[in-house]
Amino acid sequence: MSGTSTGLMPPADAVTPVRHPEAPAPGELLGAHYGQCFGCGGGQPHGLQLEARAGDGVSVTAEFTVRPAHQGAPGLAHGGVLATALDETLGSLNWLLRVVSVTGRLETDFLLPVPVDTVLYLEAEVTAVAGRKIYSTATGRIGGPDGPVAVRADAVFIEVKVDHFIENGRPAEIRAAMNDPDQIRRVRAFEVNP
Ligand SMILES: CCCCCCCCCC(=O)SCCNC(=O)CCNC(=O)[C@H](O)C(C)(C)COP(=O)(O)OP(=O)(O)OC[C@H]1O[C@@H](n2cnc3c(N)ncnc32)[C@H](O)[C@@H]1OP(=O)(O)O
Repeated sequence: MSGTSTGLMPPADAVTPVRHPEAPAPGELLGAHYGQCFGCGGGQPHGLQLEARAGDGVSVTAEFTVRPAHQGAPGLAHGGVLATALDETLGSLNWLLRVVSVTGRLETDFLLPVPVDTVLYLEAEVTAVAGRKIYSTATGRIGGPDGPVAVRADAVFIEVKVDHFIENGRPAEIRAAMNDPDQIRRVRAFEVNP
């Protein structure tokens, strides 16, 4: 069953997540964290170009339209693409906590097939925080924001420093990102985190 793996269960000392006081207001479009991100970047023609908005508390909503480039079986979304949509939506929760974190574990349930041209309505929220571990959950609905759940996921994200990307990313892309004033502005949004 989903959500029951040991790695996805918050430990006894986990605390309730706290929305950062300078988090974007509910309803605010969060924008891409990186223009070349396959999940949210505008610079990836076949990417998901997922648009996420801040929700209440430590939550986000997002929409992603399945396009022909995202097929697995004829006329149906590839499961890995749907997992990417969930992962990206969960990653957007970083803006609400104002913490930089990366996916450590992502467990996905595929409940309904998702045809091409479908809009996937996603919601994600942080459920608990324990040290660097951020526990979260997400759903993707079809047919409307209140439609049936087609995919869902539980995840643990691990807080990292910005250096995680600088030390591990390919140098050419790191250099380009560090020369991009928009990218620097987005990263600085996290540096004010106490
Ligand atoms: C600027 C905004 C950027 C937003 C990006 C969002 C994009 C969308 C989300 C993604 O797709 S991110 C890309 C996919 N993920 C990765 O590339 C991560 C690759 N993995 C790593 O780099 C490291 O394994 C990781 C940073 C996650 C952890 O390595 P560390 O050496 O920093 O952690 P460490 O081993 O010290 O563990 C710290 C805690 O996390 C726990 N932990 C680590 N990996 C875990 C895991 N996989 N599952 C569950 N827990 C995990 C670990 O047990 C420990 O718990 P305790 O504090 O209780 O001891």
